[in-house]
Amino acid sequence: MKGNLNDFVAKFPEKKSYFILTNEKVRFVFPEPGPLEGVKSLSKHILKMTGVTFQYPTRDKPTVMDICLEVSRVSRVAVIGPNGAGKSTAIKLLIGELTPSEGVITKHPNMRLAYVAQHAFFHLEKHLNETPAQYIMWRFAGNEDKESLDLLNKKKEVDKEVTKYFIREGTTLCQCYSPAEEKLAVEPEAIINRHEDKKAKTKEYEVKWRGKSTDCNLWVKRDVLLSMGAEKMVQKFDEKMAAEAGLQFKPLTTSAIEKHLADFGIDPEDASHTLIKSLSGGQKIKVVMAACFWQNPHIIVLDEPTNYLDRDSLGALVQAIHDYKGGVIIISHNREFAGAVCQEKWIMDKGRLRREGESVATREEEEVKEELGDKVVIDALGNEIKVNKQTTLSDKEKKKEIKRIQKLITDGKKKKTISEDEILDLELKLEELKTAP
Ligand SMILES: Nc1ncnc2c1ncn2[C@@H]1O[C@H](COP(=O)(O)OP(=O)(O)OP(=O)(O)O)[C@@H](O)[C@H]1O
Repeated sequence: MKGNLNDFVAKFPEKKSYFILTNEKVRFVFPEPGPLEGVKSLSKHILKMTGVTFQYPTRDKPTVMDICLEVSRVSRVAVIGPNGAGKSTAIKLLIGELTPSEGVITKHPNMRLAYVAQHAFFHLEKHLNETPAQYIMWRFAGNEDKESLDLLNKKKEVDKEVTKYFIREGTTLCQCYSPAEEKLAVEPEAIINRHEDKKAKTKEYEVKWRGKSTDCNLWVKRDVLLSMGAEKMVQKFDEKMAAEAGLQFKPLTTSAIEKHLADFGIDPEDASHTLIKSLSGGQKIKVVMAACFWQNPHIIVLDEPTNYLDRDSLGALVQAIHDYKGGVIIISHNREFAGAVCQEKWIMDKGRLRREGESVATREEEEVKEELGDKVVIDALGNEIKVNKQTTLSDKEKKKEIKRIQKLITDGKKKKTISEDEILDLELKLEELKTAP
């Protein structure tokens, strides 16, 4: 139906979503994310927040509190709420720009996420004298997203206690238990490769050690590497591998970039011959969106995408989101737009999140459930594995809980009763316990 959306809404109030139809001169085509290794079902949650609280260092109380949410590749979520409610803060935590003061964020290691920030033009500020094609060429050279790496580098490392390891007889990595062993402790310098240890259902990374030749490289399990304090290195390598997987059939050439930009309404003439500084506000947003989609993301987060887009482009955006084969999270004050594309609403109010509307993801496969108080992970055999919610534990209780979770992981891997996601959840919980003050 063409015409005014409000008329349509008034005419068909029972409809859950509406399309703002475009004159079809403007059309956006979002690229297909392609498969995600190890996750067949599109409705499986691949990004999760559990009990996340965050306080800015300059504030005397938390800005967001106890947030729990999940995202899958079929999610269509609108984040709404008054100014200052904490929407952008919650999203910055979700994408990893901020680190939670409490709680856990779990992300599938091969997932690609794109974020179009509210003030999206900042992406282009340093590239005004380049063409859109040159900007994309620069940003993704070497199969890495320079802006995402920037984000990772800006992320403040929380001081964490690291576990020290030394290499025994040149082949075995062992935890240090004595000052003599600590003197031999090794430090990861770089990750060279990654493979899946199918039996143990975890990833292993080939590590080059600082001050040692490549002959001393060893394959190290993900949880061990994380406990050594190499979280950023692991995340960076995972992102690189995920990016490479998404770009297998997409060369970084002028013609491929022109085609990609055309899918976002930038014609080849503007793509290769117009400087970014000469583009209109609407065109700049399209360039930023196109760039964010270059790596074929599985999840996209759009913070106030409607600014600068005219009505036809908005209609095209609604249609493209509808057709997109990945998950979408939108922060928008534009209720008409948000209502047209999202069935699920995350309502932020004074730092707390409430859900409304129907989640597109069916929960049938969801084996991880949350209960008030304690967290319960259901293993593949339907057994409940209780993970105590983080409360203030005494040192003795903490040690006991660490031992219990370590056993759950070891037994689960051995008996193959828990999935990789659940292992990741437990490992994160372990990390949290080990680093808690
Ligand atoms: N870097 C920061 N340091 C301290 N306080 C901050 C910082 N960034 C945001 N805040 C505060 O956190 C609160 C929530 O801000 P946030 O931007 O998350 O809200 P929002 O719901 O996205 O608002 P809006 O709709 O206006 O974009 C506000 O009171 C804001 O002033």
